[in-house]
Amino acid sequence: MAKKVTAYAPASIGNVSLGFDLLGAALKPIDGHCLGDKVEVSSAEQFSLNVVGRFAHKLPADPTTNIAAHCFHMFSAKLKEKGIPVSDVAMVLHKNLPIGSGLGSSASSIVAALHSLNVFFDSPFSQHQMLLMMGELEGQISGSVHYDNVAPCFVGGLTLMNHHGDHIALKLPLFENWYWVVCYSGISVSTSVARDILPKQVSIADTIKFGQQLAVFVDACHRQDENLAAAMMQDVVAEPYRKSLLPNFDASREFVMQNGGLAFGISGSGPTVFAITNDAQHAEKIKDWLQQHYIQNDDGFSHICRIDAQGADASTIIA
Ligand SMILES: Nc1ncnc2c1ncn2[C@@H]1O[C@H](COP(=O)(O)OP(=O)(O)O)[C@@H](O)[C@H]1O
Ligand SMILES: N[C@@H](CCOP(=O)(O)O)C(=O)O
Repeated sequence: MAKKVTAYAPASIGNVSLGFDLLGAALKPIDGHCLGDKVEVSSAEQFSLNVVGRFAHKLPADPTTNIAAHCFHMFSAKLKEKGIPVSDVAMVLHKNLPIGSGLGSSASSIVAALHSLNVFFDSPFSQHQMLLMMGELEGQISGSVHYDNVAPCFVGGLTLMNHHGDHIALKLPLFENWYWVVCYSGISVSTSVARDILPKQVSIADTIKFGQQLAVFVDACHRQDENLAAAMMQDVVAEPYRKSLLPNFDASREFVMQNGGLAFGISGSGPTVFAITNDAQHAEKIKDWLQQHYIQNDDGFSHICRIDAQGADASTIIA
């Protein structure tokens, strides 16, 4: 009997403005659009990776450089360490997210690949072990380990990273009435380049502001004080340096904040931006405006989303 596992992993917003490398959110478009990569895994005599989908052509043609192939090799090595025999598989990556978009594109491939492999091999690794592998693979791409895309993508929700103990991803209470409008401009910004342009030191004033904002935001989430939570969403670490890479960023913020927006910022390292509003009509108006004024080419798009509380999802077919 042949077994095939398919895993889906949603797009995500890294940083969420106020939590550089520490806060992330998984996204689910309200119109049912599939905003995330998928990976299929089935048995094979020899390992192979086939890449298909809207953004497949933007990846290097050599599949051995694809992070999904690195996932298989890391997964196999860790299984061997456990003394579990590893068989080869055929993988198909549906590359639905644009590369260098700020939507956690590499994280989505990593999570879909590792989740499909784990389910295919009957879940030998715990959620914690999986997250450690995901963080390490993400670090291979961006130059340093950060979990703010892989964690929400895998476990869902609005997640705060914790480097103490076995719970890397702490799920925060959500504002269920918030719409998250995301707009990808169509250009590519490399995460590792966008990290390299940041200063290596942060001033005492910014350190105090960063700590205060994150602490007050978490408290406001628990007390469901949406105005206070939104007021904390200001980026003192990355946005001042990264926004120069994003044409029309300031004009977009101005429009959003004058048209029902509660907050506006860069998604991950950009160029995608996000706006939060609690009103459906304002969400539509913001999406339309960003589509007309922020998008630069035919690759761009905009979606109104809710937070994806579930995260990665897998299904198995045995035929
Ligand atoms: N499956 C994959 N998905 C996305 N990027 C990949 C993948 N495999 C390899 N890469 C490479 O990783 C880098 C991703 O760049 P990055 O700026 O981190 O993208 P993103 O921020 O969208 O995750 C690119 O050089 C890309 O060619
Ligand atoms: N915390 C990271 C997030 C990068 O997200 P991506 O979607 O741009 O890969 C950073 O800001 O560098």
